[in-house]
Amino acid sequence: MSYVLGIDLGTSSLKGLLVNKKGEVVATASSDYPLIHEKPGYSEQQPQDWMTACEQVLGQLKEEVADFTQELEGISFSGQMHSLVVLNDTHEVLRPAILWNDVRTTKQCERIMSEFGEEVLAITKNIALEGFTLPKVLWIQEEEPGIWAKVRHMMLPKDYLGYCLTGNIHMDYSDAAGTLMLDIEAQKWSTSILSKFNIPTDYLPQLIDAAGQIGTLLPTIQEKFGFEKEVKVFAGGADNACAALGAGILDQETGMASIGTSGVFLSYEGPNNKGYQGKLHLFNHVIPNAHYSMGVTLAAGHSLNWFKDTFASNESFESLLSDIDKIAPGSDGLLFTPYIVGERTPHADSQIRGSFIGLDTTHSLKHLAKAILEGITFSLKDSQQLMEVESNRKFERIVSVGGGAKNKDWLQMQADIFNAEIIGLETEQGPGMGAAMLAAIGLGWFDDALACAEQFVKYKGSTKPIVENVEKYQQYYELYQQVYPATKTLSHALQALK
Ligand SMILES: Nc1ncnc2c1ncn2[C@@H]1O[C@H](COP(=O)(O)OP(=O)(O)O)[C@@H](O)[C@H]1O
Ligand SMILES: O=C(CO)[C@@H](O)[C@H](O)COP(=O)(O)O
Repeated sequence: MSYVLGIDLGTSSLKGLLVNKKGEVVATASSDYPLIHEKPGYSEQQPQDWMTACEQVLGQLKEEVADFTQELEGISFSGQMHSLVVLNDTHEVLRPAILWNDVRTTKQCERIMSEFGEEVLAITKNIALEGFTLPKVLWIQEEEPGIWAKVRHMMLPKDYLGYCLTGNIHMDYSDAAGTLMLDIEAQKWSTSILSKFNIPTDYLPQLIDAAGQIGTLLPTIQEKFGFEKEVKVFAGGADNACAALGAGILDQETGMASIGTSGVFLSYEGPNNKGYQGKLHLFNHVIPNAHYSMGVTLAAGHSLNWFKDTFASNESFESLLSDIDKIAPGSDGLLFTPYIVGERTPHADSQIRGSFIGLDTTHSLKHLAKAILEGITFSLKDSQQLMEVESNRKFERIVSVGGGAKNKDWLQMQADIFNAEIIGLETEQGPGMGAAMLAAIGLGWFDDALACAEQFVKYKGSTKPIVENVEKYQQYYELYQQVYPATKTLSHALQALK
């Protein structure tokens, strides 16, 4: 049977999800790559590492699936958002990519908001935040004029991978929306933002639908792996938009909680949404004429990884988190705020840092681990609450995706903290599934996203809130909300002292 391959270019690894025409996952493969932190607050990756990982994933699938090279028909992508890749006139990478979780651009964000803030909000429906692409472009202009002089092409990670595979450079609307350079209603690069900040429009890629075809595999790659059919490559979309598609978030009643390196609370929005005045992000969806809103916890899984690597490096996630259900909600009076690399929603603050509050001698490693999961989930609740209040609705069902959805106790915690039914997916790889769906739609296997979702999105399991836990967590959440204002001045002063 014919296959499509969804490639999720994540922050920690590149994952391939091979799916057949019935929407069944035939195989998965992944390959890790490092993050480079040259200075505090900096976060970079070598774009070439993504292509190496992609080739490793193709190689693994070829070994594992007997008819992979005969039956693969289409490839598409889900990419980490906002991260800036710059190429020269001969398409060589000029410097490491500056990633979405890099917070070096506070000064550039202040400049954008003071010189052109109202216009940027009106055109892009978002405010300038360190993670977005435009401030990174200004940082290169100001701090690396030698590099800027050579820049001729700017793109996002999955577009660079698409270029390596096809030789063509394009960007879809969902990823373009996260650059802060797109007029999200007109679906065009904003000439007023670009001219204000001296960015030639032709440095930016041609815009295309997420399911639009950008080319076919280059002959070198086609031959290297021995693909028998012509493999078509489709633009793909922003990882969160793809996760939403892969989780079937195609109406306004169901929310999505994604716990990967970052955490996201997301909701579908129709075409006429006027935005949340920058309190939440509003971006174009991978579905034509639709949008989605979301709030972001910068260090979700990243907080858990930090904790595991620092205090329990020999343990697996499973052993570290075993038996946390035996500890009462609230981790016996321990709160954690996941601000270890600053925060985005609801506190756009690159200087805030994390904290454990209430630590005492009765607390074990497991208490700390549970408090971390709770703190990450409270932070996502901040976004859920903002969305519910601002748009006057209540999410009764939330689909949980990403690495965090692998743990059943965390799913129960999400049900209790969000006070909603949590639905799982057969594959927790929502973004990869969304990417595979874009390839399937692009190939014409389905008329539209709804028809594809009916066949491809497979839910598994439902976790309902436990009333006593909901009440207990509401009390802890009210205290959690007081930690940011109480620690802000201290955090900022500590950053200044460092
Ligand atoms: N078994 C597990 N239980 C709980 N959390 C997990 C588990 N495995 C991975 N994670 C968390 O999920 C995150 C990875 O999620 P993933 O969606 O793959 O991220 P990304 O796309 O950002 O690379 C890790 O940071 C880790 O904290
Ligand atoms: O910055 C954002 C969204 O605005 C992040 O969600 C990135 O898109 C990276 O996601 P993960 O690698 O954590 O999935």
